[in-house]
Amino acid sequence: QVPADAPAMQAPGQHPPPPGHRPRPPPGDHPPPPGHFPPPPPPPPPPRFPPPEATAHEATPITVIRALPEPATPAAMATPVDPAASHADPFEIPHAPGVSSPALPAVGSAPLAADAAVSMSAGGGNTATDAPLPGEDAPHGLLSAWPWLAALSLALLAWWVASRRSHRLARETEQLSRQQRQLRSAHEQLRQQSAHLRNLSIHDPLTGTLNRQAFASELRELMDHLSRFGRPLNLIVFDLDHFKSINDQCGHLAGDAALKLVVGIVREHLVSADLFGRFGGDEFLIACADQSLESCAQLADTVRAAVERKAPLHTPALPGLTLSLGVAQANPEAGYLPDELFSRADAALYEAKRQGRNRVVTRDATAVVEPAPGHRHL
Ligand SMILES: Nc1nc2c(ncn2[C@@H]2O[C@H](COP(=O)(O)OP(=O)(O)OP(=O)(O)O)[C@@H](O)[C@H]2O)c(=O)[nH]1
Repeated sequence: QVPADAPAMQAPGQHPPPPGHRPRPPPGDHPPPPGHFPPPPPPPPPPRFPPPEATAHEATPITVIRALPEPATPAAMATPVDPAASHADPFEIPHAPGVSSPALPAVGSAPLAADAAVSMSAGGGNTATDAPLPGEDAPHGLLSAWPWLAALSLALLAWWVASRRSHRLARETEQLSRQQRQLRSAHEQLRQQSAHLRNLSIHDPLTGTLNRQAFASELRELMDHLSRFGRPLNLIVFDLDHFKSINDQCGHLAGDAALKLVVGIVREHLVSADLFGRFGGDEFLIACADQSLESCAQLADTVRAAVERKAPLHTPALPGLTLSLGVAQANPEAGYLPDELFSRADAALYEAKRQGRNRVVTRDATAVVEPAPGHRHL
C-alpha cells in the first residue's frame, strides 16, 4: 500500500508505480466484490516519450517513418480516409482496415528514427501526402542523383567550350595558312622582281651582255681569285669596223641587228667561266681565265672569222661587217691590275685599227705599247 500523502510529492507519470500496484479506487466507489479483478493498468509511459505539450507537427516525423518501411497495398490506397482518424493525427498515412499497420518502433530505442524525422522535417515540412508512392523514386534518390547531373552539366559545358575553342582555332589556323600562302606568293613575286631588276641593272638591255660597270666588277673579282694562284687572265677588247657607215647606210635597226649578230657569234665560242660585256657603243670586252695569250688570241681570231663569214648571210644582209680585236694578259710578271690590263688591250685594239682593221693584235707585258688616243679606263 502507498501512503496517502505519497502521490502529492511526485509528478504524475514521472515515476511509474511499483509492480503490482493497483490504482486507488475513486472516492465513492465500492470495492470490487471478492473474486473480481480490476482491469490491468495501462503500460507505464516510456521515459523518452514526447512531452504532452509536443505538437502534432513535431510528432509528424515519427508518423512518416512508420509509413515508409511497408507501402500500402492497392486496396489500402483505394480506401477513403477516415475523417475522424485525420482529426486524430493529420500526418498519419491512412491504411485500409485489416491491413496491419507497420509496427511503430519502440520510442525509447529509436534515436535514429528520430534523427531521420528531424532531417525530413527540416526539408520543408513533409506531410503524409509527400510520402513516396509505390513505383515513385524516393526523394532520397533525387538527392543522390543531383551530383551526377551537376557533373554531367559541367562536362557538357566543358565540351561546348572546348568545341567552340577548337572551331575558333581551326578558323584562325586556316586564316593564318591563307595569309602564309599570300605572303609566300608575294615573297616569290618580290624575289622575281628583285632578280629582274638586278638583271636589268647589270646587263645591257640590247645585247644581254654585262654592262660596263658589272663587267668591271666581275673582272676584279676574277682577277683577285686568279692572282692568289698565279694563274693568267686574258682580256679581249674589240670594236665593229666602220659601224657608223652601217647605221648610215642600213639604218639604226640594222645597226642593232649587227650588234646582236656579233654578240651571238661570240657567245657560241665562250665557256661559262668567261666574262662578256659591252663597254659602250660598238665596243665589247671578253675575259678568259686560265688560258695562254696565244690560245686567247686564237679564240679572238676565230670569232673575227665567224663574223666576217656570217655577216653577209644575215637578214638583213650586213656586208663589210668585220671586227678589230686587241688581246692582253695579266699574270704574275705583268701584274694583276685591271686598269693596266685594259689599257694594254685597248692599245692593242688601236693598233689593230691602225694596221687596217679586221684583225687581232696581242700585247704581252714586255711589249712596248703605244697608248690609245684618249685616256680610257674600265
Ligand atoms: N645602231 C646602233 N648604233 C650605235 C649604238 N651605239 C653606238 N652606235 C653608233 O656606233 C657608231 C660608232 O662609230 P665610231 O665608234 O665613231 O666609229 P666606227 O664607225 O665604228 O669606225 P671605227 O671604229 O674607226 O672603225 C656611232 O655612229 C654610234 O651612233 C647602238 O646601240 N645601236
